[in-house]
Parts: sequence; C-alpha cells; structure tokens
Amino acid sequence: MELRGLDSNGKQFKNAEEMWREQIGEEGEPHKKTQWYREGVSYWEGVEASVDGVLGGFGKVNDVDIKGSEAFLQTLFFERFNNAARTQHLVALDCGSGIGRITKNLLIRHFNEVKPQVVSFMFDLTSVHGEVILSEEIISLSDFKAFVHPVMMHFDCMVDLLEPVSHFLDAARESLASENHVASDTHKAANFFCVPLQEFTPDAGKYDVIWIQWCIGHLTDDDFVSFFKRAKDGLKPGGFFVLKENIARSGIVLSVSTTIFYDQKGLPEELFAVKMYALTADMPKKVHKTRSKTRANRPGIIQ
Ligand SMILES: C[S@@+](CC[C@H](N)C(=O)[O-])C[C@H]1O[C@@H](n2cnc3c(N)ncnc32)[C@H](O)[C@@H]1O
Repeated sequence: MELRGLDSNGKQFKNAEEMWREQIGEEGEPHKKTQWYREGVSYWEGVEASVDGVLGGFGKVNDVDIKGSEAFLQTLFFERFNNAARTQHLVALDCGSGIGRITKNLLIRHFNEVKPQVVSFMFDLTSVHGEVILSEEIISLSDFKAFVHPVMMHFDCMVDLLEPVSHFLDAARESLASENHVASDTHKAANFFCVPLQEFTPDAGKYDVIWIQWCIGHLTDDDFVSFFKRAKDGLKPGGFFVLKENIARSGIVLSVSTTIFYDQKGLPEELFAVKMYALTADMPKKVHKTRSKTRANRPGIIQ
C-alpha cells in the first residue's frame, strides 16, 4: 500500500521507503541511522522530567490514559488468571518508561491490587457508565461480576524500567523510591535500564507483561521487527506485550516526539488516535462461555 506522508516541518514523502531513505539512508550509511537515534534521544534530553514533559504538554490526559489502560489490562488478566485461587508473582517491563508515569500509576499499583481495583471499577461501571467506557476494550458488567466473585488471588509484582534518557530514569527512580521503601523484595520497581529499545534483549522467560507505550515510533522499521522477535523470548508462557501508540488517521506522520495522539475516548480532539494492542506468543485458554467484548479482544499470535 502506498502511503504518502509528511514530517513535522511539513516536508512531503511519496511513501514510507522514501521517508526512510531520507532519514536513515541506504545500507552502507550506518552513521545516518546512528544520527536518527541520536536526534530522538537528544530531543527528550531537552525536555523537563515531568508528566507534562513526557506527554508533550498534554499532562491533562494522564488520568484518562491510565483509566483506558487499566480497563484493557483487566480484560487481559481476566483471560489469563480467571477463577484461579493462587498467588501470582508477576513481573513487568515498562519500555521507554520516561519518568515512570505508567509504572507508578498503573503497573505497580495494578499488579498490587488487582482484586480491589476490579471491585471498585465494577461500581464505577454501574454508576457512571458513560464516563467509564473509555476504550473499545471495556468488558461487560457480567464479566466483571464473574471475575470478582470467585477469585481469591494475591499478587506480588516487580517492574523493570527501560529508558535511554538518564534524567528521566533518575526522576523515575526518585518518584518510585517511596513505593520501594515500603515494599517487599518481590513487590517493587526492581531494575532501571538506561538503554534504548533497539539495543535491549530481555532475559529469557522473565516477563508477564512488556508494556510499550508512546516510544516505539523512535525505532526504524527493521529495529521495530527485530525488537519484537528478540523480546518475545523474554515473555513467560502466557505472557503478553501491550503496545499503545498513536495512529495517524491517514498516511505517515513523522514527528521526533511522537507525542501527538488522538482518538482513545476521552482524549482531546486535536490529538492522534491511540490504539492498544495485546500480543502474545501463545494464546491463553478460552474462559468465556458467552460472547463478550473481552472475547473480541483476545490477544493475537505473533507470526
Ligand atoms: C512520549 S514519551 C513516553 C514516556 C512513557 N512511555 C509515558 O507514556 O509516560 C517517549 C519516551 O520514549 C523514550 N525514547 C526515545 N527514544 C527511545 C528508544 N530508542 N528506545 C526506547 N525509548 C526511547 C523517550 O526518552 C521518552 O521517555
């Protein structure tokens, strides 16, 4: 498919190949690719380590973003851990973590408190229905009830953060220090990796969830593909990636910050569409007897 595009200076491209040729050159010009990655990181090195900074001035979308992600993550947990009374030890990786916004507001908190979260979310769903339907991924009230009622689970969690910009990672370490202070060894932000995604290979079979939000656009197409090929070996059996990213309504949009986004419900109109994808190397067992949105959103197989 031929997709036209433009960069943030308004320069037009006939298609993706032309855009990449201009940005990272041909084979035999590795310095151009190095320059591409250098510019991506340099941009963020000049940005304040705050929620507003990592969200390109749209700090106000933090809450709605986290709520949408939470609903999506719960459907995935429901698929994976349905009705099992057991202790789960969960490990997540927050890729391109910035200041640790997602770890702090979603991953650590959510992994710690799955059951109470679901209960309060169920009440939200009945009382302020319209406000809670933030994404296509929401599951039905009967699914929530089925989930909440029989489940007795205890979750321990550990989150690793990966971020190439050191002042962001320092801010993450500082802001997560208070959680780590009160946490047990199996219940905290554990590792802070100051490396870019294209140079990272996770330990084999380590992660339940690899969360990649608003950073994959920094990778070239070939590095994007090779990252997923490498990183899928970093998943535990039944583990999954969550990829949350801006999607242009048409054509290609090239932006160094990749922080312009629109379309997840509840986000300002001027922003890009935001889609969430769950990807896994092995399908979880089917748990639903009735048709539901959850089923429609079952993770797909990585080819
Ligand atoms: C829009 S911010 C999003 C931060 C975080 N995911 C969030 O949603 O709060 C983009 C992040 O990607 C990081 N980044 C830039 N180049 C990267 C690369 N090659 N690999 C991984 N992360 C990168 C930036 O430093 C920045 O923290």
